[in-house]
Amino acid sequence: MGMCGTLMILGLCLGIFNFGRPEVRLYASLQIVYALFSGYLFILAMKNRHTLWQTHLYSYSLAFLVLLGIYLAKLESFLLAWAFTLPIIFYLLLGRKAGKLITLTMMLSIMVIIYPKLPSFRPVMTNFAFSYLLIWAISHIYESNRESAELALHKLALTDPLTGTNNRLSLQERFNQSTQVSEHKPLTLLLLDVDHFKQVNDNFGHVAGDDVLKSIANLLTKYTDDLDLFRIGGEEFCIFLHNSSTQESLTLAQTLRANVERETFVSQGLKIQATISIGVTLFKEDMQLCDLLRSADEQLYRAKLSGRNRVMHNLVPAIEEEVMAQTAPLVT
Ligand SMILES: Nc1nc2c(ncn2[C@@H]2O[C@H](COP(=O)(O)OP(=O)(O)OP(=O)(O)O)[C@@H](O)[C@H]2O)c(=O)[nH]1
Repeated sequence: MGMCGTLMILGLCLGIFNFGRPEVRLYASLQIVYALFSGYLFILAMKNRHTLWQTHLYSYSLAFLVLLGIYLAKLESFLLAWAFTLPIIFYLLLGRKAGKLITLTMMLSIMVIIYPKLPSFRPVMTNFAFSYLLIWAISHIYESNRESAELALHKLALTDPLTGTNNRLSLQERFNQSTQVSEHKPLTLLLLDVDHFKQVNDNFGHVAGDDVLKSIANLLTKYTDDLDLFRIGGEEFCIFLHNSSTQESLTLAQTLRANVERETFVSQGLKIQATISIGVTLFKEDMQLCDLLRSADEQLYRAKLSGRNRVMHNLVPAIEEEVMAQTAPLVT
């Protein structure tokens, strides 16, 4: 946005200044048109409504304008100086991949254009090429660092710091993706809650409680795609299952439940047993994430009410008895 604003003002000043010179009036008109285009994009960017193709068109227009200027102007006018701003502008506007391509194309094009105008080829061309390459390299390094920092920040914002799983914030994003992509495939939600977790904290301490949560998250990770496991509350996790049949979903829920029950968690030399209750539900058309969570929470509540350490669901009624039967403690 700032870039469009700056180029709008610059383009307008240059255009108005050049318009007074009859020999470059046509070029000045193009500068003014470009300034207006910058203003238009500036407004769109302010409303966050600009699109990728508009940004590309904007960059190519600038490239064309600079190339035309260098072609038309005498070398002494030093219009060539504008070329050194291009790598920075292209990287900022288009990012690393597209920025790299257009920067290279511009460098070669400019060299071809200025070649016939040079009285002595080597010093000017060498100095141009090296200074352009230096600015290009700096732009590239800057943009790479910026992209990595942005990626790290994005990951940080969507990751639960204790368990390393996805956090609640990322749940909405994943839900949107899942419901858009797999429109006609079943999407199942497992909502898991550690039973009597307050007692774990009270009996073994908060650090031990944290260790149990981390171990449970590790255990769950073995059975699910990293993208589909979320810690959405203190001792509450949820898992998305894509395209799983009712039987597959319930079998997985039982496996998770049984494995947590079977596991002995160790923290600071203390051995801790824990169990989880699970509510399972299926996404239905027009459901929002909060509806899906509410539906799973109803099942989780039933699981808690009926004694904890069990799986409850509202999928196919006939399967419920079978799942209930499996909730008896496993023989280890
Ligand atoms: N160690 C630790 N404890 C947490 C964390 N987040 C929440 N808790 C604790 O988790 C406990 C949740 O307790 P409750 O909501 O009463 O539920 P519960 O004891 O698990 O009982 P049920 O869910 O009814 O089986 C509270 O004591 C919270 O302090 C955390 O990040 N680490």
